[in-house]
Amino acid sequence: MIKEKKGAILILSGPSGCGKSTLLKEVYKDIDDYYFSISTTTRAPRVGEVNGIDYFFVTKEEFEKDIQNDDFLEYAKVHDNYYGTSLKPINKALAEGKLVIFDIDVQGHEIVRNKLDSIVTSVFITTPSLEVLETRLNSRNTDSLEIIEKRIKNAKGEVEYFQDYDYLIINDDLQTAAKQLVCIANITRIKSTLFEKKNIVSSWLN
Ligand SMILES: Nc1nc2c(ncn2[C@@H]2O[C@H](COP(=O)(O)OP(=O)(O)O)[C@@H](O)[C@H]2O)c(=O)[nH]1
Ligand SMILES: Nc1ncnc2c1ncn2[C@@H]1O[C@H](COP(=O)(O)OP(=O)(O)O)[C@@H](O)[C@H]1O
Repeated sequence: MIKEKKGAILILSGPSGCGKSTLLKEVYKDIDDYYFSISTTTRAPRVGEVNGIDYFFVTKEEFEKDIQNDDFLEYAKVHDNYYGTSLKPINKALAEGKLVIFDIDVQGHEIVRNKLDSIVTSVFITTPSLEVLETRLNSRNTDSLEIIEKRIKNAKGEVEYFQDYDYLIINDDLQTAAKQLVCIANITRIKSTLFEKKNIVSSWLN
């Protein structure tokens, strides 16, 4: 039998409040054999967030020690806090042939793209307008006005990078956006075995 599962990476980026977490929750049931990369961050947990599920919440000193130890595949400062992806669990999931899903910012995308280009597929997610983004951040009710303002201020700078991504989803109607994300995840999977399949078919010609 041809092996249909090979480790691959799917990166989601987009301004805070565009709906990345909501979309992911919506599509997990439709994605086979995935591993969601849990990031490490120095930002404070929100009400309801659980250490080790939403993020690994650490102090700035702990994060900087991990940087010194070369523990991160990538890390960046986003909205004044550190966020990073630990390398070990990613390597394990890739070796197990999983689809590894990242929710990381545009800086992290650039780093992972440069390091692992051949197995990366990326999708930029945004809202139809900045006004919609602002409404979503306010209605999420998880952050102070000051924190929301910072996220809105940074949104345009993040959207500037949308051309660097393989796909673009405008998360207007949630179900439409979710269907598109499932399609992209499936294509990422199929693409990951293309090299091996080409070798099999090429051997016909030997
Ligand atoms: N570079 C990088 N960015 C991350 C990582 N984890 C989360 N982010 C990004 O950090 C930003 C802020 O995330 P968060 O504090 O959860 O706020 P939210 O986007 O408003 O829900 C988002 O753009 C995430 O995509 C990571 O490990 N590395
Ligand atoms: N398509 C959508 N239509 C309306 N509201 C949405 C949609 N997608 C997400 N939201 C809402 O927008 C807010 C921000 O979504 P969230 O998933 O936390 O964004 P992100 O993870 O990108 O920061 C949440 O309150 C969420 O319920």
